[in-house]
Amino acid sequence: MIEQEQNETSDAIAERKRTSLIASLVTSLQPDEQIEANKSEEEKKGLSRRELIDEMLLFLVAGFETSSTALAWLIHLMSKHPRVQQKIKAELIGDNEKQDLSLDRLDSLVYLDCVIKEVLRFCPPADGTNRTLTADDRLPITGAQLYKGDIVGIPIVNLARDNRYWSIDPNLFYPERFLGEDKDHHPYALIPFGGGHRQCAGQDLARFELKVITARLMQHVTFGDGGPEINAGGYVHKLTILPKHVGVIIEFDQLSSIL
Ligand code: HEM
Repeated sequence: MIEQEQNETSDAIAERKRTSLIASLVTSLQPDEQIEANKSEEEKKGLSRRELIDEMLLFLVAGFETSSTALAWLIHLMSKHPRVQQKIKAELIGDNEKQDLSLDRLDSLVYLDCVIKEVLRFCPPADGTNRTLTADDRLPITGAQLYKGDIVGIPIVNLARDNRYWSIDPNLFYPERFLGEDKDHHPYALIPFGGGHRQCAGQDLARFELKVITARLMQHVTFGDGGPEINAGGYVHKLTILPKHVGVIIEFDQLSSIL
């Protein structure tokens, strides 16, 4: 893939850079790795071929498991909240008889945005992230001393469920919160994609994927609760935080529209 990008014409490269992450990274390849390798870390410019391959592998690992986990939670939560499913369906039908999903149409689905946000708040696929201090520091309120090299954990899931930052009970799954009382929540209370300049590089793609997939699913199927045992929820901590017991009944709404 790297060679394919390098063989493009300069016009094509300029164009592809705007839409392809890999094409964009390829333009950052070091012209002479040997020269860069002899420089200090601060002086080095661009990416070595090895670093570029590592980045590409990271996109696969960071991009696949997280998005599929979010989708699994979404399906489980929908099966537990038929009212929410009905509201998504009503918004999708609107005055849109052809049921098209153009970009404009997707943009207009405000309630669906709230649902996706609420799924990522209620059950974030990544429960936390961390940062390594580059200098000694103190916590502002407690004055606790921190040292260069310390690793600080940032508990994404705890922030999203902390009563201090939410007007409506954070232990409730309630997408409407983002249209009302919790519209202006603290920006760092909801960071399913992390924050700062090392935040998730694929978050726009992830939100878009989740929105398109959910809209398509909701146009055709309804998820029913498979019962207290097989659809009990709970979670397992693997690469991401996955739902443990998901067992839903899939009912096709309009068989004729998909045949
Ligand atoms: C629902 C889906 C996703 C979730 C919840 C998620 C979550 C996260 C989180 C929490 C981080 C750490 C951010 C930080 O420490 O501030 C991260 C980093 C990252 N994610 Fe995602 N992610 C998702 C989808 C994706 C996708 C689709 C891609 C790429 C195609 C991707 C690529 C990356 C990369 C490359 C990083 C590392 C960024 C860096 O260190 O500079 N992620 N993600």
